[in-house]
Amino acid sequence: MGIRTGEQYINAVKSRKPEVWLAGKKVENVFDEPVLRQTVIEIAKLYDMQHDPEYQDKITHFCEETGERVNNAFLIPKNYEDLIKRRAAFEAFAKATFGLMGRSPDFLNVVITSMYSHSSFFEKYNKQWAENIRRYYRLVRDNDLFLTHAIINPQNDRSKSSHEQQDMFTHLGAVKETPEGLVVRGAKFLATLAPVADEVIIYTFPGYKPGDERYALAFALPIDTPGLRIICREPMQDGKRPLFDHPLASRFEEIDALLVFKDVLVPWDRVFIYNNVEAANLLYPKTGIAQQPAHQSAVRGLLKLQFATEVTCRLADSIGVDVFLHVQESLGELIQAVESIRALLRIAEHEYEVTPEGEAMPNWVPLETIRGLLPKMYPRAIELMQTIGAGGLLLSPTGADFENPELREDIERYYIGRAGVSATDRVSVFKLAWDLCGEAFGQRLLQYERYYTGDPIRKKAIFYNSIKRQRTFDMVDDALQVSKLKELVTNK
Ligand SMILES: Cc1cc2nc3c(=O)[nH]c(=O)nc-3n(C[C@H](O)[C@H](O)[C@H](O)COP(=O)(O)OP(=O)(O)OC[C@H]3O[C@@H](n4cnc5c(N)ncnc54)[C@H](O)[C@@H]3O)c2cc1C
Ligand SMILES: Nc1c(O)cccc1C(=O)O
Repeated sequence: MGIRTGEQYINAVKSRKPEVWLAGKKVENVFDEPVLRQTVIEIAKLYDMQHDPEYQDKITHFCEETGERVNNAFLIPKNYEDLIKRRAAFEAFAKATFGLMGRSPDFLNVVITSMYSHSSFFEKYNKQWAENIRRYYRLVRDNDLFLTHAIINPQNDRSKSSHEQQDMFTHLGAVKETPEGLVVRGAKFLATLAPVADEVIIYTFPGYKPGDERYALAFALPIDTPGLRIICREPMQDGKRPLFDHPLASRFEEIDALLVFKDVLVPWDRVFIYNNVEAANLLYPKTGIAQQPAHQSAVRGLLKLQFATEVTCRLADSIGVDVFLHVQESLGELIQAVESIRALLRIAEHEYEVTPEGEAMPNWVPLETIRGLLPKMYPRAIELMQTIGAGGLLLSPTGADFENPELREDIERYYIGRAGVSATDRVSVFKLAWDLCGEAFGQRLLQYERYYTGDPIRKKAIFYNSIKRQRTFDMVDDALQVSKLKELVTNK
């Protein structure tokens, strides 16, 4: 089949009945649920872009194996040109969502592609696992599937490993083997967009200890597999808030969920890792999934930071506060933050690395630097937006106020901006800003940037330790050498 249309994706959503719980109620039909409907529509638009002549050649290519058109996220990059083709696909999806949907389909499609291209990793442990991942990649690519993932154990007692938790099956683990497959029980989090995905993939982040064998698992299942329960977090909107009042929250709600597996059967051909702590711990660092999806995250994160910056600049301009020196300094800081990330991304692509198998990956050091900086730069952008918008952020009238003839004159007069900025223009920009920096929707976006890639503190420590292994900090010796020479000269 190759690239799907938005309609095909929506039909797939309509055709199944995953067990989704939202605000204490079971969702009968995902597409008819107001909280989820617009999310499905926004994702459908991304699928439609693949058929749009404006984008098609930029974001898709013909698969060598099948001859069908597939998204560039399924490309195994071999050189700089391939990385740029892939970036074009990430960029198109990120622009369409202002970088606000981190888990758009391209993210996990890159993860699966990278696991496929590193199938030798799985082969080392079990031939069947390698075959399974290869078949699964083809299934996802050829049907253009949309995946959610849950790779973290629920936050119960982080001071203990999985097998030391109070209940043996709080963390998702294998219960028993059957001729048909593996029966799994317990919970995993934090599956963004789970209710609207086609499939779920479960895998592991490093940190498993001896004794954790039953939890050392990777597998994939259709999202409506019996026994899989999806418990959504409290939604950030009710699906009824007008576009004018919540231009972002009404469109880009990326619902997150806890996944509970109630003795779910995973067929053997869907198992990628089982009962192997070493494989579970090495999956992330050794299959390119720490590096290849980070390319998507960097492109998307750059767009999101740029969007927050543009909103803040426009906000400041709309009320004339950008004549003040400290506001200019703040806006300059934001633009420089965007440029720093853009430069790092370009370096990551230009100075790409090639694996022994010939796969190109963006350079890890600048890529990881982006992952280290964005969790600080994005919250800073939001803080500056709050500071510059100040009290006005809280005081926007609603679209209904605008429409009421009794109020209209007052609103046009008292919400007007600087010369040339009408009340509608000013309030519209403030509403964009409020969705980003005031609403619960915006707080989630901020928390996403802090944590989507794991704990930023431990990530940075891993980064330092890795750099320490690679570099010898020779300039220090050079400098000491010079001063030693000087010493020798002066002592003569
Ligand atoms: C909006 C959002 C969407 C997300 N989407 C997804 C998704 O789709 N799929 C997915 O799998 N995950 C997703 N994540 C989860 C993300 O991977 C985790 O949030 C991240 O890995 C951090 O884990 P945690 O939240 O359990 O925090 P914890 O690991 O519990 O950390 C909590 C605090 O304790 C400290 N801490 C905990 N353990 C240790 C330790 N061993 N050593 C030192 N300090 C420690 C941390 O520094 C931190 O301050 C998402 C997260 C967010 C916020
Ligand atoms: N956050 C990630 C994830 O959820 C899966 C794969 C990779 C990452 C990452 O950012 O490194």
